[in-house]
Amino acid sequence: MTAFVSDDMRSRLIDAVHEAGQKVLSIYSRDFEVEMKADDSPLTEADMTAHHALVDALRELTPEVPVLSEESGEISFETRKQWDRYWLIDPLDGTKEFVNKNGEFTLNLALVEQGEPVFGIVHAPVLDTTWIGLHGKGAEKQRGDQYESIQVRALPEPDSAPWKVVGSRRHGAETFDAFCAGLPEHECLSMGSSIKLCLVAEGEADLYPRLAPTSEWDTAAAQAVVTAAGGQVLDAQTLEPLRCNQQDSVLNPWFIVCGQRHEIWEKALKSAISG
Ligand SMILES: Nc1ncnc2c1ncn2[C@@H]1O[C@H](COP(=O)(O)O)[C@@H](OP(=O)(O)O)[C@H]1O
Ligand SMILES: [Mg+2]
Repeated sequence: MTAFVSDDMRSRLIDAVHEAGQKVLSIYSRDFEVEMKADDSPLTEADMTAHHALVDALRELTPEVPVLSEESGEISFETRKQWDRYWLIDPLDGTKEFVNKNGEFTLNLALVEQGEPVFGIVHAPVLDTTWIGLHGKGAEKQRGDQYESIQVRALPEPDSAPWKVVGSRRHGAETFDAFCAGLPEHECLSMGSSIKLCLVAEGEADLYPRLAPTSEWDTAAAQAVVTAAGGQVLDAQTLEPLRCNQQDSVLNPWFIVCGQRHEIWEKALKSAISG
């Protein structure tokens, strides 16, 4: 358990993410410019507004803890590897969903300690939903002013009830289909952003295979929610938990999110990634 996040700090952090979410919503509800970044992904004023709101709040709350954001610009691994504890944020995950106005985008704030995401807040402002997880203290979902404790669901016996598999709307369709071909009876659901991991955390999905690229800021906050809810986010090759800040690159390996391990999906995964 991380003693660093007290109850008081936790509620201040949730307030800060909600405030940033309100700013994002006010941009969402009017016309906005869309720029293309060097990697051909979109950037809107909402990404930068949420970035500044979250970074300012964190600097005020914990001036001694470094912050890495998708929008901070590169920070060398020489510097980052000295960080035992840092905030990792994706101010707007699912920017394409934001641009397409389907509501499936999130603000993501994680605390990473020794490479492990130990605390996370994932906020979907249009859905008025927030998922929160703290290592050793469980996970919860907030909708409006209702809080409920969440956990992963038990994986049904094969073919006794469909396994629920969630995938990206836009990335990795071919490997996703190859994975699903090796499963017993199942249902598929498409979703944008880190909400996919949160669906596994709350037991609405059993598996989220991400057999396509992402970066550490896309997953760290939701990984903390999943693990606090009793699930796992595993490297698709090694089946070891994803860790942050272990190397120069901030790209994640391909991974799978699960409530429970099972030899059937592990075999389907091996076959899908070996092509
Ligand atoms: N080639 C690539 N390299 C790294 N990350 C990628 C990528 N293609 C997509 N992503 C990540 O996938 C996220 C969206 O996934 P999905 O479509 O499943 O919601 C994007 O988040 P952003 O919207 O924050 O840029 C982006 O970070
Ligand atoms: Mg992202």
